[in-house]
Amino acid sequence: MRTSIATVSLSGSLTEKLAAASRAGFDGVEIFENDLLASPLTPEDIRARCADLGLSIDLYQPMRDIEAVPPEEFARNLRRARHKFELMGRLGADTVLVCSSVSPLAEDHDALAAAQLRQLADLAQDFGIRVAYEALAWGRHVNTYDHAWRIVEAADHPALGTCLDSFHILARGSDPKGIEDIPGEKIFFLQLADAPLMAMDVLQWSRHYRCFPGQGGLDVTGLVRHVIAAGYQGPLSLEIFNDVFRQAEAGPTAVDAHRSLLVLQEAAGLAALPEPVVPTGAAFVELVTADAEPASALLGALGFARVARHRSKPVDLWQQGEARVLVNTGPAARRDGTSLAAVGLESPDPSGAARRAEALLAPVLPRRLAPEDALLDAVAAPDGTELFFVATQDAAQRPAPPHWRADFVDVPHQDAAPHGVTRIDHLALTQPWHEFDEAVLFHRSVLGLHAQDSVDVADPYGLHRSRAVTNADGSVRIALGVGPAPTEDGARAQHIALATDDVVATARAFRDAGGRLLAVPANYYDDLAARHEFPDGELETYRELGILYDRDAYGEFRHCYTHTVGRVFFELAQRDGGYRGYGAQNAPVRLAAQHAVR
Ligand SMILES: O=C(O)c1ccc(O)c(O)c1
Ligand SMILES: [Mg+2]
Repeated sequence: MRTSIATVSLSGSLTEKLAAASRAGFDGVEIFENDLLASPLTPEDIRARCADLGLSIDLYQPMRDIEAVPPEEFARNLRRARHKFELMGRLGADTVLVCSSVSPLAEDHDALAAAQLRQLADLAQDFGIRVAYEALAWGRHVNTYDHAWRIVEAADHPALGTCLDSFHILARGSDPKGIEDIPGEKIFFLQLADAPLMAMDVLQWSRHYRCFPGQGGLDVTGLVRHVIAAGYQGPLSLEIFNDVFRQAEAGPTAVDAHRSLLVLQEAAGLAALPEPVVPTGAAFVELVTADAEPASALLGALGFARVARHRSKPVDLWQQGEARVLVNTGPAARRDGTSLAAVGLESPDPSGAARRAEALLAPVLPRRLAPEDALLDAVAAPDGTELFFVATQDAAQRPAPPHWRADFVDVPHQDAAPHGVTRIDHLALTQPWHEFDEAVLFHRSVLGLHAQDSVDVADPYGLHRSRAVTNADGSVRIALGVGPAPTEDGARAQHIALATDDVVATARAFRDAGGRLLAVPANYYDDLAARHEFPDGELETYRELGILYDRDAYGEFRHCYTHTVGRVFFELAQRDGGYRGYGAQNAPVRLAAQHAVR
C-alpha cells in the first residue's frame, strides 16, 4: 500500500522533513499546519518541492474546534475554512483533517455537529476538497471512532468521511472490530501510531509518547486488518508525536518509520518480504582498537589464546571454547579506545538474512575484503554495529558459502590452560539515547529475534533501560540498553558476557592471571544473605571475587565483571537450570561499582 508520514513525526525544518521522508521511501506526507506556517517556502514552493521528491501531499491538518458550536462561531469557522481550502488548492492537497472539538463552546449535540460538518463539506466540495473527521481520544463530546462515524453517516455528504487514528482508538480501549461496519470509501484516511502501555492522561500520552508501529504495546496490526477488511484503499500514514523523535535526526528516524510500516504490512498480510533467517549462534565479536595491548592483556587473563591471524588484515582471532573475539587494529580502529564494532552471527542462510535486512532498509556494508577472502554478508545495525551473517559450520559443509574461519591462518600459540569459558552467553550493547526503540524493532524484524519485556535499572546518575532480544534456544542473546548522560563516554558501554559452567573457578583463574575483577560492596552480600540461604563459605567466596547472584523461576545466575578497556568490559556468567534473565536485579550495584572505579 502507499505509505505516508505526518511532518510532525520528524525533526527539523519542513524542507528537511520532506527530504528525509522521500529518501526513506515514503510515497506521501501529511503536512502539519505548524510546519507550513514556520516555513519560508510558499505553498507553491512546497508543492513543487514535494513533486520533485516524489511525494504526494495526502493530508493537510489539523482544523480544530469546528463543529457543534453556536451559529456565529460556526460562521467564523467557515470563514477560516475557506482560507484553508484556498491554501490547500495552492498546495495541491485534497484532503483536510478536522479533529473533534475540544472547545468549551461545543455542545453535546450530534445533529448540530452533523449539520455543520455537512455545511463544511459543501464548501470543501466547491474547492475539490474532502473533509476527514477524526475523533480525538480527549474530544469534548466526540472521542470514539464509532461516535465520529455516526455523525459522518448522519451528515451524509460525499465530501465528508472519517479519519481513523489507531492511537485514539486503541488508547481508549475501543473494540476495532466495529471498523468493519464502516464502508471503506467513507474511511477517508488512516493514521497509524503505537505507544508503550502507560497509565496516564491520554492527551499527554498521545502528545509525547507515540511511537512507530511495533515499538509500543498497541495492536496496530490487528486494527489495520479491520480497516483493510472494511475496504479502505488510502495510504498507511504515520502520525507520531514523540519527544525523542522531535530531537533526533530526521533521516534515520524516517528510515526507522518506513521500516515499521514494512514490518506492519508483512504482519497484516499486505506485503511479502524475504523470510526472516533467525541467527543460530554468535560466531564471533570483533573489537576495534588503535592499540591492541589492553584488549589482548584482558583476553589473555580471561584464558583466551591468540590462535590465528587474518591473512590480509591486522586482525587477530582469540578463542576459548566456542567463544571467539577478533581484535582489529586496522583502519577501522576508532579513536575512542577499544570498542565492539562487529558481531558475527551464525546463520543457516547468510545471503537470505542479508536480503531480508536489505528489504528492511538496513544499510548493506561494503565487504572490504581481499579478493581471496570469503564474501561475507554484512549490514549495519542502527548504532553502527556491523552484523556479519556467517555460515554455520553445518552450512559450510554444503557447497554453499565459504566459511569465515578460512580467512584466518593459524599462528603458533601456547595452549594456555583455558579458564572454563565455553561460549558467548550474551552481548549488551548500549544504544545512542534516541535509537533505543529503533534498535529493538530492528533486531526483532531484521533478525527475527524475540523481544523480552523492557526493564528499568537505577544507575547512580540516571535510569538505564534494557530490553533483551533472543532467539528461541537462547544461543543468541543481545541486551539492548539505553543509559543516562548521553554525552558521557561511559554511557555507551558495551559488554560481552562469557558463559562458564563454574564462575568461581573462571573468576579465580582470571584474577590469578593478573585480571582485575569489579569489586562489589559488602552491603550487597549482607542483603544477599538476608534474601537467600547459601552453603557455608559460599557468600565469602562471592564477596572475595565480586560475584553477583540472582535466581528466577527457572534457575540461578552467578556473574562477575572485569575492568573496562575503552568502552568494553567482559562479564563471566554461569546459568544453571534454565535461568532466563541477565541479572537485572544486580545491575544497579554493578553500575554504581563501575562509576566508582571510573
Ligand atoms: O494532539 C492533537 O491535537 C492531534 C491533532 C491531530 C491529530 O490527527 C491527532 O491525532 C492529534
Ligand atoms: Mg490523528
